[in-house]
Amino acid sequence: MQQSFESAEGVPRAQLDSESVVLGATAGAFHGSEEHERIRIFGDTTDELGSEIGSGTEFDGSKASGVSVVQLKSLFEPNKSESCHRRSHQISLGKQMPKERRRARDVGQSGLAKDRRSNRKSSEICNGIALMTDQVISAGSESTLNSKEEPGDTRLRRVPQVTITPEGGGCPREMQEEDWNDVTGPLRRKLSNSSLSSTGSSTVLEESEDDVLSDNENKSKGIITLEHAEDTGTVRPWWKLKTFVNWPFVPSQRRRLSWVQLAGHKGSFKAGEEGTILKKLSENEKLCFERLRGDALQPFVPGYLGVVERDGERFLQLTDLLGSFDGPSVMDCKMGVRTYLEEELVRARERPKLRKDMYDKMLEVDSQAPTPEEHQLRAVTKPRYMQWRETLSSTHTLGFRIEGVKRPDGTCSTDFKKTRSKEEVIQVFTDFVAGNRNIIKIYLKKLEEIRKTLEASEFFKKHEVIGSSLLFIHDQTEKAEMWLIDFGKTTALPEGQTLNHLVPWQEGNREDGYLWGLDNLLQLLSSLAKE
Ligand SMILES: Nc1ncnc2c1ncn2[C@@H]1O[C@H](COP(=O)(O)OP(=O)(O)OP(=O)(O)O)[C@@H](O)[C@H]1O
Ligand SMILES: O=P(O)(O)O[C@@H]1[C@H](O)[C@H](O)[C@@H](OP(=O)(O)O)[C@H](OP(=O)(O)O)[C@H]1O
Repeated sequence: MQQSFESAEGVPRAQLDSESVVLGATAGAFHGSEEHERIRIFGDTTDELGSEIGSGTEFDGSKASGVSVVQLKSLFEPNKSESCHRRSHQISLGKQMPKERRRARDVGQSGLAKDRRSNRKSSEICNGIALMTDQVISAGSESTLNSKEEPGDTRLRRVPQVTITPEGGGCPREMQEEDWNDVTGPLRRKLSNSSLSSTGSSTVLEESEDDVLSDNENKSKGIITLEHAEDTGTVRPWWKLKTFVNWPFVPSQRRRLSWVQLAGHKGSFKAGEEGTILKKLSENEKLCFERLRGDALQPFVPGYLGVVERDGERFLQLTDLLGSFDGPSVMDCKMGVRTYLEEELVRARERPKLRKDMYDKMLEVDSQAPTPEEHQLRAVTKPRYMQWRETLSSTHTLGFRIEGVKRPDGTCSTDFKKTRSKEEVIQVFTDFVAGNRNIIKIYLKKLEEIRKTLEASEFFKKHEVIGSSLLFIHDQTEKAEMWLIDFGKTTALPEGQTLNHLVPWQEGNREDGYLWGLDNLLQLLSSLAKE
């Protein structure tokens, strides 16, 4: 059946048939998914399609097919506009401002978080979010997100059984001698691909409002090569997997061309001046590095040399921790019992966003993991995904998880999503050091030093440390180092508040379980050292 609407602002009418997903637009133009590639969910208009539906985000309508479209359609059908008006939470799909800008905004807003925070626990939120479509449909309900949850309703809580999968992935290759053959003029060559894990290549169709990187960025895991900051000036998209280097050919510098990024987002790094790397600027991380100056922890974090601008973008210049190693083995362990900020939960509660890419990543690991509702929507929210990841891995049980490992032969593994038990983690460590107990002992000593330093650190006391990693690096000469990296989500507490990093997290206390995880790691390493 064809219907047409005219917006409150009187902008052009659009024909809609019964299959159209009518979401409206701030500008007032209504789009059907059949005819329009972009579907916009609008926010502050008050026309017949429902006020306060979303926040001006949009998503690719041509790709939002199947049940999720039908579901959404039912939410926004004109005759259901009542429910739209009365619903208490917003739904949107799509990209808003780039991640860093949002993070900067978040930092600015963090003081407000407390005011906006409700008493609900995060588990309730994430479970509830899975039901948001139902909840939105339930007209007139100012329901809490988990209003439909029955006690013991496993459909919402289901976390897949943990099984060990063989290590997958692996870096495609490390820089080889032959890589130099086609160098012309100033060294310029196509370098190796990064090793994307299966999840790493997820398509970002629907991105969260709060944590989406720009464009098609996704995870970069494995050996990558960095575009040198003094490149010819040709601007290449950040998200391009293959990067180029322009570096004078000096054999001793070779290792710098092949650099390993075991976690994080693709395109975050560039080669810097000798011995440094450039990491895409995050105001929050910059603040952390500034605050870390002179702190007890400073010797354990990468040197921070300020902000530099390249090709119109700003970067943090950091020491390359791999720089002094030859063919290093590297491991990234993400610390803490939680990998999302309380602030993110608050936002997810206020404005749940659907992430198709995260649903896809979930499916890759376990097709049974999404709830029936999530299967219907073909999307999950970010907190739901993050919590699922935490429970599946050792984040919840041990307070840290292994994100990736690079071995001396150049191969990498980032397939540790289901590495959960102590035994499994021990096995990964044993493989990582190739059974070398001397290296374990050095790591153990370093970790003990770090433990002491953390206790003395003012910075540590005053920050919620989320998503930060310990980077383990050693080589065959038995040189081993350990560093704290990634402060992109490390957030200052309100004046006067401190954390002890050991007590269990409850929403509102902002505890991160960092020290608890570190103690588990210590225990694990000391048992390995004794073996
Ligand atoms: N200073 C450094 N020296 C050497 N390697 C580094 C350094 N900083 C980061 N890395 C490498 O890059 C990877 C990703 O780093 P980091 O966690 O800072 O990136 P990110 O994009 O902020 O990650 P996320 O998206 O998880 O927040 C690390 O696992 C490590 O392999
Ligand atoms: O490791 P996975 O399974 O690929 O999942 C990612 C991981 O949890 C990152 O820590 C997170 O970035 P942040 O920590 O920066 O939030 C990212 O969110 P994103 O896709 O919204 O960037 C997730 O996709």
